[in-house]
Amino acid sequence: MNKGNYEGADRTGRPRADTVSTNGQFAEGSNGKSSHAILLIDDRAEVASAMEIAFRMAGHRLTVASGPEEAFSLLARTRFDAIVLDLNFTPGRTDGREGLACLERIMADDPAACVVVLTAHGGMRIAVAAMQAGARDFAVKPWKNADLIAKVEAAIARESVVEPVATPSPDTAPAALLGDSAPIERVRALIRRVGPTSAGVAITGPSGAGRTLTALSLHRASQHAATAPLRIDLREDGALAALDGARGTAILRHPDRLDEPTQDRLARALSEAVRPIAIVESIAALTPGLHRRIATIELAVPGLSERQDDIPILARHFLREAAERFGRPLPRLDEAAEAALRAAEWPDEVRGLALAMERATLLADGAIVDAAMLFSGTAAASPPKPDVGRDYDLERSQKAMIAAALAEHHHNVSHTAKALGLSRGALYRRMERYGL
Ligand SMILES: Nc1ncnc2c1ncn2[C@@H]1O[C@H](COP(=O)(O)OP(=O)(O)OP(=O)(O)O)[C@@H](O)[C@H]1O
Repeated sequence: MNKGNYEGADRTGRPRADTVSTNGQFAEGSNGKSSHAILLIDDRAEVASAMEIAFRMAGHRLTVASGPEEAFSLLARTRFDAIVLDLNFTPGRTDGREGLACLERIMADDPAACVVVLTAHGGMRIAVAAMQAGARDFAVKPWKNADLIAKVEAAIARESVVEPVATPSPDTAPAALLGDSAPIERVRALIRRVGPTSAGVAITGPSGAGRTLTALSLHRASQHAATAPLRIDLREDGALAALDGARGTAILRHPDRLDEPTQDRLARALSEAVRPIAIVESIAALTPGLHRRIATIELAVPGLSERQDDIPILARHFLREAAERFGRPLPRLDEAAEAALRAAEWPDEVRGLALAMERATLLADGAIVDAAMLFSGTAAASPPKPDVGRDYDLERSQKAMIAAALAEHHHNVSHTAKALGLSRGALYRRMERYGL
């Protein structure tokens, strides 16, 4: 997060949220100081609009996220020089726990993040906890906007002194794994624990579920984060030669596809200066020597069927990303579409979901994405299959069947109940039970 170290993008390759002038230099504020891109995470619209004006008058650009989900989606797409984080989102709460959890995740995703927290009056204990968790400064409510802006500017300036300027690489990890489910939390926790070590990590899981993103997240949490990782597809001719004299992170794809002698050659070619992160289909296919070198830790990325709660979060993120990329208005998922997405089968995992959301963004054109729009003309997903014969888990089958019927009847409970041969009350009870 060094200011001015890379034109138009940070070392993660993400575009900066602030403006870059036509000569490629960062724009300057009206007062001649550098203009910074700031993210405010605060659910209070009146605070946000007052801050937006104050930061703009000081020559900066403020982007507002009304809560953690929107903030993490923005942080995965855009780079900010500083983040101003309110520590309480739920009205009436002042214990700061929600904000501290958000801060911990921001710091885990990007240890160089520059965060200034806003704490409630008398919240010194929380402010201290936030500083221990990596915040650079804090402001206690009620603050004067001019003081807050000065604190943010000072925090950014301090950062560029503390952190040496690293040569940025657009190839360095964007690396923000989105999702709130327990399985993805476990992946994030493991990344935090083993990322900074030199241990070899073998990543397994279905293709398209985020194995490469997980590898990049590990790299980003490592001591080699400032340089681009070496990415080697071992199926290619002469791939091992890329390891001659190599240092830092090497992301290795398909080591398990090599024959045994070549796997052993690979194990020997991985010097101590290299930190291997491998994407592997079958750990069992590794020779003992290679297993020891690249799979000290096995990290299984869960498929979407194991973390359905993440599907709406990811879907909304990809809608925002696609709307930005195509310059189209942001569409909204209706309830039936959300239920259908959760219950659908995703053979291409997160990649398929992203594709479906790109299509939906173009088809909906700012309006509501309904269930019918989701599955027309794409092989990226199949609508939920009420296939009781094939799925022997009765609970899951029933849930899928109800979700499919609801989607088909545009969430009209009377029509859906009739189609399923249930009373409205019985359908409502089941919908509640399955969270539909
Ligand atoms: N948790 C996540 N949050 C945000 N984006 C994600 C997440 N998981 C996957 N993606 C996105 O989905 C797409 C597929 O992920 P990725 O390339 O990491 O999959 P993969 O398992 O490595 O697939 P393959 O091995 O087939 O290339 C990428 O665009 C990635 O950024």
